[in-house]
Amino acid sequence: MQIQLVNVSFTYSKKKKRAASTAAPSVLHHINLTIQSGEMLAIAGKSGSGKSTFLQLLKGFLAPTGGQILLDGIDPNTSKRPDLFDQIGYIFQYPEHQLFSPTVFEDIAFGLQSAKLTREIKEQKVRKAMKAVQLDYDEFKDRSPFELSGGEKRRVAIAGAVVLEPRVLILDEPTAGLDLQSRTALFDLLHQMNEELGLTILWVSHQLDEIVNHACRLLALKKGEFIADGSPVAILSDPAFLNAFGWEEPSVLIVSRLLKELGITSGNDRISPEEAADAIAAALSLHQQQITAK
Ligand SMILES: Nc1ncnc2c1ncn2[C@@H]1O[C@H](COP(=O)(O)OP(=O)(O)OP(=O)(O)O)[C@@H](O)[C@H]1O
Repeated sequence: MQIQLVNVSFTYSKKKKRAASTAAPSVLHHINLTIQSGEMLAIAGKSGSGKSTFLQLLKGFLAPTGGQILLDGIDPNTSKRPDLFDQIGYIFQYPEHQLFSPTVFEDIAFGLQSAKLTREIKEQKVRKAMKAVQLDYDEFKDRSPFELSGGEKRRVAIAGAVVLEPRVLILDEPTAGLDLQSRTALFDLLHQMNEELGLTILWVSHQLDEIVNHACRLLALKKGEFIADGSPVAILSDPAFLNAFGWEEPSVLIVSRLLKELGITSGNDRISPEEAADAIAAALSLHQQQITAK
């Protein structure tokens, strides 16, 4: 699905009447951008910059107060095609807080209720969604979602969105509160769904290393405007950009720069500190052998 924003602005309406001179401030201003099918796109920006508001506009929870959002060229807000928003899955921050059914199966199947499917078809769909998030059907289907680990709960919540077969998945800080192992596992999963199901994946992140490692494109939001849009490596190694946000260079880029300065080419901007340590140790050992040979 192609998502296009044409001159999109958004202002939250105020309940109380306000004087003309104190009109509600605009949260997003004149945004123009296109998201192509299959992108892995991260959105970053300080607290209050408008990230969640932007995501909610894409999902149709909010409608633009100016401009248009087009899904495959159609404006769902004005064309009587709000069903187009159903093709976008939305995963809130800490989605496990919204799990409520007694079993994993019922939780994942919840969104299918209105479709009046047979038990058999429902089961097929739940199986497929659980496979996509790598939860074994027989092992987990009857378990209570409340007794799972944090990473497993999050997988159940993602399966609840995936079961509706969306073409786009939006996640608001998907790795918040997860340990390193669960974060890595979650991104393995997102990459797999991106590749195998062709899902477009958009997520909000405050983790710059995560963005460099996993996003193909970064949108950086400042006070309601996207001030950078492009390669995460290029954007996050630009000192002027980092200064403007008060951000530190991501450690993964520092490591790659250090290797280049030492003349150790890894051929990879996304090398981990552990891989870098191995590369440096190997280079030092080679250097030592050369000295001994002389
Ligand atoms: N329901 C609302 N009514 C009025 N103003 C709102 C509402 N929700 C958000 N805002 C305001 O809109 C601006 C953008 O908020 P938003 O939640 O989109 O930012 P954010 O970048 O997602 O922040 P965070 O990283 O803290 O979640 C903020 O100034 C916020 O106070």
